[in-house]
Amino acid sequence: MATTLEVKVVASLCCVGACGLLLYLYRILWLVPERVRRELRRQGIRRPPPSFPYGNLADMRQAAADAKRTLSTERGGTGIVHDYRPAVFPFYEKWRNEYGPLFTYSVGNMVFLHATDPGVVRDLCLCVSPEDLGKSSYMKTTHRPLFGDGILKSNGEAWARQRKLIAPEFFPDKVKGMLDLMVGSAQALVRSWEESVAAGSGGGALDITVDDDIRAYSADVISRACFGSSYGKGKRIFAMIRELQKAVARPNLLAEMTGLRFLPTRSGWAAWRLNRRVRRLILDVVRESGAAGDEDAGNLLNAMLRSAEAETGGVAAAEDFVVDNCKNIYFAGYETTAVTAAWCLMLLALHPEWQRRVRDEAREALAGGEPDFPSLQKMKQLTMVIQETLRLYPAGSVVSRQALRELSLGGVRVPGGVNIYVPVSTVHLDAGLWGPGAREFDPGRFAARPQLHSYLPFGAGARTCLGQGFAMAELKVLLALILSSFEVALSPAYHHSPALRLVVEPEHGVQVILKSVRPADGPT
Ligand code: HEM
Repeated sequence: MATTLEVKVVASLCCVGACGLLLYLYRILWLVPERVRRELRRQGIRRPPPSFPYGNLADMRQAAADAKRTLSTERGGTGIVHDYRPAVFPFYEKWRNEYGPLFTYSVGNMVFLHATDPGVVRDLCLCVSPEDLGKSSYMKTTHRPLFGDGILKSNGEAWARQRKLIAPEFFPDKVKGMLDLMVGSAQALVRSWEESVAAGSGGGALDITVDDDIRAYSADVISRACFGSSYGKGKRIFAMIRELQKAVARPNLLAEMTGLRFLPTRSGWAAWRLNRRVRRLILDVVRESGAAGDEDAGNLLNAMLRSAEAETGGVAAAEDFVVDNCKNIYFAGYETTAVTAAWCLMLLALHPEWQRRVRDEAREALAGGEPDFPSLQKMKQLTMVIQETLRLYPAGSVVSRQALRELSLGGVRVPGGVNIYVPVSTVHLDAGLWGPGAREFDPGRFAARPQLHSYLPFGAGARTCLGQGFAMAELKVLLALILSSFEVALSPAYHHSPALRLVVEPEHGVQVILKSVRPADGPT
């Protein structure tokens, strides 16, 4: 009798628990996002109708599949169309045409405000309060092993403290101190290409896919900057971070929607194990180089460790800070710079007149020597070419934010929790901001400074890229040395197909024909 009663009580409790859980899930998966969507709709902001529980995910997948089927490579006057949005972001294109420059859509229970409206973008650029705006939390749970609590994804006070500690390491005088390591890495790349040209059977010309070599350059530079003379070990660490990146590439939607980050999955388990190894290796290298004395104490990670220890007073917290930010800086600086250099070579191959100008300018500035700070400053045309490359092929395809509390942007009342996505390529190709030639390559437009909110390759406002001075120096060193040594033409094998991976990159690589043009006494 007592046993039956106990069973009934337990069964009733289970029923109540199950109902409670269902109600809770219904609330967070539907009621809360629906309230936010209604609030935005009341202000006239339209949206594609979401379905339960995945929002507009199915529409996005369908649009991407349709685009893949219908859009084989478009070829225009020059054979290459720079506007890649129909291929890469077909769903944004469809919705923007239907609903205008401001609309909302949903992925699961996460509501996104897609904004190219100039007023909203301007206010987003001007908002510097870390309590109002932070980084979007979309994918934060999935990507946790990769970014931890580092600068890229943290918000509020935690972000402000990290920014204060890391920013001085990228001040111009620090970047000046890193020029030699950039020059050394770029010279090694140029030398290897020269040897290949000389050894090849192409009569002084070499048909080459540049991407892997440029990635190796970018990895080399960032590894030397982070790890000093232990950069060889650093490269192994970075190879493992790349593995980690692959392990967390697929969104764990259930975890994103419920916030439960300890849901067991096979990829989550693999990422957790890799992450432990990466942490151990980073700390080993940092400790070794710290113990090795002056020569190594000059590297970025040691400098960050020292300032974190001074700030927090705790070794464990400082170690977490260095490990997370080592992964963050690698992620932020490696692929972005490499892909920009590859697109830049593609564009210069396509525009020989600009290539000639940049080569002449580089040769004059270098005067037979190696790149240094004053000579890089003289290369104004090269700066404009890189700026134009970043306008047409911005490595960061969206500036993403989250309203951390209700706030007003461009007259729109944005409820707390909404993710705000500004598609950078749409802003960069807006004829209203850039004129009728917005879709053409014309570096000359950067002779004048663009308006703040019309040019966002390094993001916006308080969260703007910390490494932009470093990246510009790295790109200028590489391109000045390549162009001083080679004439670059597009190979007939090049197939223009920008594709979204981590950044928008050339799907099949950039194939060019290199011809040696270095005068006998030029720099190596
Ligand atoms: C062409 C190369 C690069 C591009 C296009 C680029 C672009 C960006 C973008 C779009 C952001 C986000 C800004 C925002 O949300 O407003 C960002 C953030 C960041 N970048 Fe870069 N980046 C490049 C190279 C680098 C390099 C070489 C480093 C370091 C070595 C670096 C370090 C960072 C850091 C630390 C942040 C986070 C800033 C924060 O949240 O406070 N970046 N970058």
